[in-house]
Amino acid sequence: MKDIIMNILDQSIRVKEMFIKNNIDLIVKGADRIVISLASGHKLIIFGNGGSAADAQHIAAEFVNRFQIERPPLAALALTTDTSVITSIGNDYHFDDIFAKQIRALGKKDDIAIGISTSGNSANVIKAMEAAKEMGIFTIGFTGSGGKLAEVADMTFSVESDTTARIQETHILLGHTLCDLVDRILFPHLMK
Ligand SMILES: O=C(CO)[C@@H](O)[C@H](O)[C@H](O)[C@H](O)COP(=O)(O)O
Ligand SMILES: [Zn+2]
Repeated sequence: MKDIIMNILDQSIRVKEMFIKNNIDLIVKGADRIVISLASGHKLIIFGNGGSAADAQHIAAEFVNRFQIERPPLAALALTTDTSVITSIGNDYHFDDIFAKQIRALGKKDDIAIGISTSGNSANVIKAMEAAKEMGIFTIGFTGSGGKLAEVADMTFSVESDTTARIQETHILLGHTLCDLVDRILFPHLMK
């Protein structure tokens, strides 16, 4: 058991380290792009399934409430929280439409849509990204090493791993890193 735990830790560290080293410039670009949207009165819309639904909510909460400094709230919304909306779309139309329909209802040109899918193939995430692009919303994909999401998104963060859990752990590191950078760019005077 101890070997298994140490092996999980080693894998998690290795995947994260490789991701950050290979994507450091892209992460800065992603933070700059988010800053442009937020500073011009637009918002982040975040969505995914299962663990990635939790990640979407976690990241949205960091922006809306606060991250590591005291600063004004920032506009972010997870599309995974309203069970009435999700069940009615899933029940009356199709589960593949649960995010796309919310994007059409709530999204505005120049918002940012962040779709999270470790396989890169969840149809509801892909459909929402396509709907967002049609509306002039900038799309960012958090994904693994394969799948369609990378082909659809304007900007893609791909984690090189074939283990869903390791990919998710890296996505949350990415989400926290983006929050940290956005705070530093928007509120340099509030940084300690
Ligand atoms: O958290 C986990 C696995 O670690 C699961 O809940 C996982 O998120 C679900 O199976 C998702 O439906 C997988 O979707 P995706 O990441 O391939 O888009
Ligand atoms: Zn998980």
